[in-house]
Amino acid sequence: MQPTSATRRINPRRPYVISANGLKRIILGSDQGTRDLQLTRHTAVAKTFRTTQTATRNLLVLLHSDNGMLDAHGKEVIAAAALLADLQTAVVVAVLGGTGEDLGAFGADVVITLSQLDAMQFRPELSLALVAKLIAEYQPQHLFLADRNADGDLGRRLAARCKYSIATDVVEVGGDYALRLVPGGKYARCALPQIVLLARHAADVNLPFIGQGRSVMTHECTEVFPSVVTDLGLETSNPDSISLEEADFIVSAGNGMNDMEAFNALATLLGASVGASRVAVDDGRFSRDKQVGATGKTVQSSVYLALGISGAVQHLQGIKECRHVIAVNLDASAPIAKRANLMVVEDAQALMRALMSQVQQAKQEKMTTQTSYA
Ligand SMILES: Cc1cc2nc3c(=O)[nH]c(=O)nc-3n(C[C@H](O)[C@H](O)[C@H](O)COP(=O)(O)OP(=O)(O)OC[C@H]3O[C@@H](n4cnc5c(N)ncnc54)[C@H](O)[C@@H]3O)c2cc1C
Repeated sequence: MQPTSATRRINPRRPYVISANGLKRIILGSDQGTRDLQLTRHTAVAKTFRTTQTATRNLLVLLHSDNGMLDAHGKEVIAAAALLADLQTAVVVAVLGGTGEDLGAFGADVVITLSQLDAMQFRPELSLALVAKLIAEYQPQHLFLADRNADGDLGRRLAARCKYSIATDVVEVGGDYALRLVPGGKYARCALPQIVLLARHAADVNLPFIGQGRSVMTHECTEVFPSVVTDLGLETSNPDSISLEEADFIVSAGNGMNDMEAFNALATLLGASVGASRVAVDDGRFSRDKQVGATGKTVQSSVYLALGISGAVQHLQGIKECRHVIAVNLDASAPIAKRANLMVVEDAQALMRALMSQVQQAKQEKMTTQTSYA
């Protein structure tokens, strides 16, 4: 006979339904709903459109993409606009530089690509001219931008050029107000201005609905503008001189990486910043400021190359906002495999040597091609 226990146990696969706001709801005592084990149905229920009505008003979101991608901050700005929009309002998102991502998932109803512009070039007059065309076409009630770098610059220029009202460092928006962070760590409430520059985390991207995500024709501008500024191009900074939180490419070492010479050479060759797991820091191979994770830095790089890192929960907390995680580990079942976009089951030392040789070869070929064109 099976031993019995007085301890009540919860069936983790008990039926549930997905509520309108996208949350999983368990109905106690009911056998109606979905079970995780029903493999064809255990994935989240498809979200419905925020609205299918014809739009009579528009909110315009302006964002620069980076290598064809939008970061978490940009997606939060779209979500903030979508949360404010009513059933007759469309969320129009113009991406300067363009993106291949599905922005409907973040609440965009219309997606416009401004391919002439990207964050790599500083062309303020062209940006203002193209945005002016969009404003004339869509007559938006409000414009939303991320309060950082090129987006923040564009928002401020627009406010000055068009004499629009503007709020910066906005941490919260409602139907008719914006809450701004002001010096002294205080919040100031103001009427929702024409231009809203949002700080990070102003909205949650996990919306209970989706936008229609329709792509419309790319807008081009053939006008030539008098050059009031000279773009001297991008300056490559030494990866060691920037903080890990700002680094776009990080090569990170864990307990399974033991060839420091090859590791440093690889980071230099790739122009990447250096990160490390806590074990690699604790054993003295890296300084404490290189530690990534819950008790170290939270990073947001486009690429995070993890060499010999198991992917403990504390480490994963520090890399949850990275765009592409590439993990190299001898153990295919290491926890980092669940987070990695690409898992390479290989000895970290062997992979570093092979990667360096490939990169050197590619650089050599590029130089040869450039010389032959010169
Ligand atoms: C309160 C608290 C806070 C913490 N904060 C952090 C934190 O901020 N950051 C952090 O990183 N950790 C943190 N930790 C520690 C964390 O729990 C793990 O112990 C740590 O992240 C493990 O580091 P690791 O993956 O480098 O080492 P290990 O767990 O030893 O894993 C090494 C990995 O390398 C692989 N490997 C071995 N040899 C090779 C090889 N030749 N080639 C390729 N792969 C190989 C192994 O398969 C293994 O997966 C914290 C722990 C606690 C309790």
